[in-house]
Amino acid sequence: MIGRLNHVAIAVPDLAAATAIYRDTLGATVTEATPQPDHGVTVVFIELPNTKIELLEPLGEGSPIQAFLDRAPAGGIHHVCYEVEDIIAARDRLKAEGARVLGSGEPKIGAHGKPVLFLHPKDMLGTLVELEQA
Ligand SMILES: CC[C@@H](C(=O)O)C(=O)SCCNC(=O)CCNC(=O)[C@H](O)C(C)(C)COP(=O)(O)OP(=O)(O)OC[C@H]1O[C@@H](n2cnc3c(N)ncnc32)[C@H](O)[C@@H]1OP(=O)(O)O
Ligand SMILES: [Co+2]
Repeated sequence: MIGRLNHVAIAVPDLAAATAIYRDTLGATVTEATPQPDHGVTVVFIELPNTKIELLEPLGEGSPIQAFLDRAPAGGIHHVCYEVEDIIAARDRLKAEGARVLGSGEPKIGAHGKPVLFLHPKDMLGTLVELEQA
């Protein structure tokens, strides 16, 4: 069911400093910082030949990544994102398998303008999983 690895997300306390490490130290191509108020984060993508790294900084009150950063103040790998052809079919299959779909259970529009869903890390080997419709 899952297809390409779309991105690996890293939660960071300081997006500008994290972007500088990827751009200046590692020599990667980086995008502009983009606020995503519906998701409570500001995002920068690092464009690699075979996938992307998504840098996430908390935005506003109640950001879903704030508790993660409270536990890991220096930052760390927050989630992996896999592409699926049909996100509703994927959601329904995963729910039938017992996986918990976070939030309302309805897809939201993600950073690439496509529907996304999240699966509880306790059901996915301790890793938060995002699904994005390809
Ligand atoms: C920019 C848009 C989009 C895109 O297009 O790419 C994005 O990526 S948005 C990214 C941010 N949005 C989200 O993460 C939405 C989904 N996340 C959530 O709903 C919450 O973060 C969460 C997964 C429910 C966790 O909530 P939180 O309040 O931080 O923690 P809990 O206390 O409920 O945690 C329970 C349990 O799970 C462990 N945990 C939490 N987060 C992670 C994680 N990222 N990876 C692995 N494990 C995680 C946490 O440690 C707790 O464990 P125990 O202490 O053992 O119970
Ligand atoms: Co993501």
